[in-house]
Amino acid sequence: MRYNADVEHQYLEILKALGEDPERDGLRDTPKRAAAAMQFLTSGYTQKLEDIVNDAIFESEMDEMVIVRDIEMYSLCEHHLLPFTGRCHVAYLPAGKVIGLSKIPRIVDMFARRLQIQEGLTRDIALAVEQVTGARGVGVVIESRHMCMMMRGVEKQNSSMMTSMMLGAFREDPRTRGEFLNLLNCGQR
Ligand SMILES: Nc1nc2c(ncn2[C@@H]2O[C@H](COP(=O)(O)OP(=O)(O)OP(=O)(O)O)[C@@H](O)[C@H]2O)c(=O)[nH]1
Ligand SMILES: [Zn+2]
Repeated sequence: MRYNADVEHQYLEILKALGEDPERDGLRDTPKRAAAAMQFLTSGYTQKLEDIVNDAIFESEMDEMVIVRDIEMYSLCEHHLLPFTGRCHVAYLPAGKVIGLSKIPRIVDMFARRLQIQEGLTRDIALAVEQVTGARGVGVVIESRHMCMMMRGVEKQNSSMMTSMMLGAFREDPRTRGEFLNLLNCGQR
């Protein structure tokens, strides 16, 4: 279990400040566990795009739209440090190169495991896919539910947030964007 001792110490202080007894049985290892969990949930800060992609970029004549849909996503909002979770859909129009299929969810995870707002996450994923594939266009849509809006605050259980980022042909050509959004709707369960 990898964790940062400073973070462990701060969690101990938080438990005390909340009026808990950090020495009681159930809590004794909690600062350590929480620090390790937080380290994992923010591990995207220490990852590099080139390591994630690992040269899995292949030359290809294929120039039709590629979509990877329903990538499950778990992140933390930077305002409350509470989870937001949902699905991410990524599409691109290859320009001589395609990317290894698994690398797209890996890119999503790398950015999701940082603190941010959903809009920034959507943008970061789109820019990264554009950068590594040199695609003619990239489209990213994220649908997710924010615990900070459900468990606390305004306490709305049924609303979800949708964000999109369209680059290149997805931004300039309404037919390309329409094809992407139509294909997403077709596949809705
Ligand atoms: N745009 C955007 N807002 C977010 C995201 N995650 C959380 N928020 C919002 O960030 C805002 C922070 O507002 P504040 O008024 O500073 O904080 P707050 O008093 O805790 O707000 P409430 O959640 O309304 O109780 C809230 O409206 C949250 O719903 C996100 O990914 N994108
Ligand atoms: Zn929040």
